[in-house]
Amino acid sequence: MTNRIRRWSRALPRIDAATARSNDITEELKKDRVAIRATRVLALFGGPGAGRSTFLRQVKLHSFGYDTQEREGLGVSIQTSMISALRLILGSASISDDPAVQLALSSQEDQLLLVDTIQQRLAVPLVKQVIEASPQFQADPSLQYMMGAITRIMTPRYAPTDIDILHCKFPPAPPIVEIPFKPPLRGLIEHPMKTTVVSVRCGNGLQRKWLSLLGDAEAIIFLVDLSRYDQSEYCPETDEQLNCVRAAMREFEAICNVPLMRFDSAVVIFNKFDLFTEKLARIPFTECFPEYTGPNEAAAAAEYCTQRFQALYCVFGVRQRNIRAYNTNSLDVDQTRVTLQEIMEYIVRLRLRIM
Ligand SMILES: Nc1nc2c(ncn2[C@@H]2O[C@H](COP(=O)(O)OP(=O)(O)OP(=O)(O)O)[C@@H](O)[C@H]2O)c(=O)[nH]1
Ligand SMILES: [Mg+2]
Repeated sequence: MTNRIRRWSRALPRIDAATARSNDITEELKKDRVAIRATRVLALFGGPGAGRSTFLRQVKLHSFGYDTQEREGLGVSIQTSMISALRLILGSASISDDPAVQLALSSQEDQLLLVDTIQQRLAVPLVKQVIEASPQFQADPSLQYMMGAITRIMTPRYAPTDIDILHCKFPPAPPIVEIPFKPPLRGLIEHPMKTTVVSVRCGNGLQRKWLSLLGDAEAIIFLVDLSRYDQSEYCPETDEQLNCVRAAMREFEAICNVPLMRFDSAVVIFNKFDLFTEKLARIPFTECFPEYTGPNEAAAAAEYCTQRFQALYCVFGVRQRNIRAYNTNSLDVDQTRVTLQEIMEYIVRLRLRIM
């Protein structure tokens, strides 16, 4: 008996330490769980070029904004892409045999020399003419924008404006990006919580392997480039060329039907609405959607697309009702601010069940 007590009393400090460690771990787990629950995820999807990056920049502009250091970092990045664009244009267009230009082009280090030479010898309007005349370059509106602002952009310690950030080219982003978001809410009071937007590039079914990580996302925001209603893309799953908007519908349906994905709500954004409106005047909507019987007007055609998407929002074959659609031009700061507010109010009202 005495021996047993002695053994126990020797073991006690060890047991105490183990219990304390175990309690610590439990506390850490609790904290982690709270942290996980305290982060709301909005999953943003969009096919290549639909405008995810531009939309994400708007999300950042309208929540935490860009500080001076970030702007300077982006400035360097914009300058670098401008230099590569200039090299590409001058190299392939062979618009000048001027030895000074050739020298500046061949110099890898001296970027300012290149810009100076362009400004002095070639003059920016000439570069602009080349862009406008060459189909290879005119398809890139960000290049046109950067050329228009070349003098301002190529100054030392250049800090881009909000409009620059939206219009300029950056190095390609990885297929999945996460950014913190402070939702703009007017008058709606709710428990403050960290929100992040996770942006995933769709296409070729590849993104679906990310979906298991987004199983508890609160809402899906699905970006569609509506201005591509007259174009088609290759669809590897069925080995066919498919109209881009129809391909987006198919992708949306597939994502909503992935097991484990349980969004409370879905938001479809018809992006590049400005380009869509412009194009409709040249190419009637019925040319690509013969089943459409409404007028050839942007709002009516978008409403028709909304109905098509609404019909596709099903889970286990059951139609879901919490879906809204918005028409946007992601390059327009004021319009996107309002759209973001409306989207977040919609999502939060659903969450608080005050619809
Ligand atoms: N006119 C117009 N242009 C837009 C709009 N949204 C995006 N763009 C332009 O479309 C191009 C592609 O936009 P991004 O935001 O880079 O598209 P993305 O989806 O991130 O593309 P990837 O990352 O390459 O898949 C850029 O030149 C944008 O400036 C819009 O609403 N209207
Ligand atoms: Mg992008």
